[in-house]
Amino acid sequence: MYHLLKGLYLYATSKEEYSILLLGLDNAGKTTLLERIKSTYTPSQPNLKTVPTVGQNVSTVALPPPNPPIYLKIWDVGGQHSLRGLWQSYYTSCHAIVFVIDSTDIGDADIASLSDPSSNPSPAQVDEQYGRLEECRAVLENILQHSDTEGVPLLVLANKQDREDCVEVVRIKEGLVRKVFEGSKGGSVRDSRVLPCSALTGTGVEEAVEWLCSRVRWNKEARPPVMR
Ligand SMILES: Nc1nc2c(ncn2[C@@H]2O[C@H](COP(=O)(O)OP(=O)(O)OP(=O)(O)O)[C@@H](O)[C@H]2O)c(=O)[nH]1
Ligand SMILES: [Mg+2]
Repeated sequence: MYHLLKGLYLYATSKEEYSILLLGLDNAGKTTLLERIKSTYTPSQPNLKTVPTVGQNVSTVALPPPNPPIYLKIWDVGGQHSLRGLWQSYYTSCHAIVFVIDSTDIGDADIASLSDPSSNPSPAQVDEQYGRLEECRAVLENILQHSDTEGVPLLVLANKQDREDCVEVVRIKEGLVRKVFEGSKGGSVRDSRVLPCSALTGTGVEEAVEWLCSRVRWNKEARPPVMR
């Protein structure tokens, strides 16, 4: 009887926990985003003076009502080139991936123009014209094509929208994300969304978290939550 009651009590009081993986090039704004999410859902001051992440940061936030009573365990991993090989070890246990893009460092966000044979720009011109667009495309494609991310919901965040020199979210969606998805078999079989945000000011962060909550719950038969 004791064990039955204890089991019922644990069942009634436990909450679902989902792991969210923040990925993206170095300097995209992942750690800033993690700080912003923490301060949005827990009474704390965000530490917005970030340094490049070597390794990982992790925080768990409980979403308050009217959100569903769940925990999000958010993993922020370093985006520097030498650290990207570690990302795949997080894929099997994550419930959603957030790919953060620096919207000021991807030129005009049109990957079709990268392969235009009529232009033959010098490396300096490439940097100026396209920023890190090609690198961003290749890294996103790599994530989508990895077998361990199959079916995992993907949120692409066009970050740094507070800056005047940012590219609009619609251009990032049409010129970059849609085209990467079209060229990758992993794109069509998952929930995905492209949203604008500023991790620095907080604009768009709640919308992003709400989308994540709804999608991980939708996908819970394929990737069940941990009960806590
Ligand atoms: N203007 C603006 N700056 C931002 C925003 N988000 C991040 N930054 C700045 O971008 C720089 C890099 O931010 P981080 O959060 O450290 O970037 P990261 O993706 O964690 O980088 P790694 O740890 O190297 O992978 C910092 O100077 C941030 O203040 C934003 O929304 N707007
Ligand atoms: Mg970081």
